[in-house]
Amino acid sequence: CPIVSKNLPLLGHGPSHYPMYARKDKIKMASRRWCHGSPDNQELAKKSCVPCNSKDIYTMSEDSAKKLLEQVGGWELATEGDVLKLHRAWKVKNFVKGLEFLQLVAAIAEEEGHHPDLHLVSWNNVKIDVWTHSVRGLTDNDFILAAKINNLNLEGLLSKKGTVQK
Ligand SMILES: C[C@H](O)[C@H](O)[C@H]1CNC2=NC(N)=NC(=O)C2=N1
Repeated sequence: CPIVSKNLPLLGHGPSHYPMYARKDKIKMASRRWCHGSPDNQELAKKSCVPCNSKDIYTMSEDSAKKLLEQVGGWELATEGDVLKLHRAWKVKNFVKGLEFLQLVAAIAEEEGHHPDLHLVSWNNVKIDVWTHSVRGLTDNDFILAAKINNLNLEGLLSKKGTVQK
């Protein structure tokens, strides 16, 4: 997040875990507008996915997944059959905005060579599941992808009303 230069003293983290820096006599709270995720999310988002057909890619345990989940705000663990997945849902303004959202996600997936399951249901509900198909479970790739999705600027796409349909 382009919050402040690195040489400003970090005064700690605010209520939402956003870094707070001294800036002359004012506390500069990291602007929500620029920093969609926590610092941990940012660390993950800087990484790149590895090829899913690599022989060195293995699924992680549910405990490891629960620990990593803390770094990708808004996502939750889901199990389908015996496959552990990451799941997140958003309510979008309308069907077309939902498609725009999916296009943004598709661009990340193509760049990373790692693809989520994308759903646009009841015209304004986007649901995304992320898992590594080649090993039928969760790997670091999935958390990297989730962190990058968290960093998308969804300004103008999300509905301001209504509850999210999980
Ligand atoms: C060769 C490589 O395994 C495939 O091209 C990629 C494509 N995208 C993928 N995406 C996900 N989520 N899991 C995979 O196993 C996967 N495999």
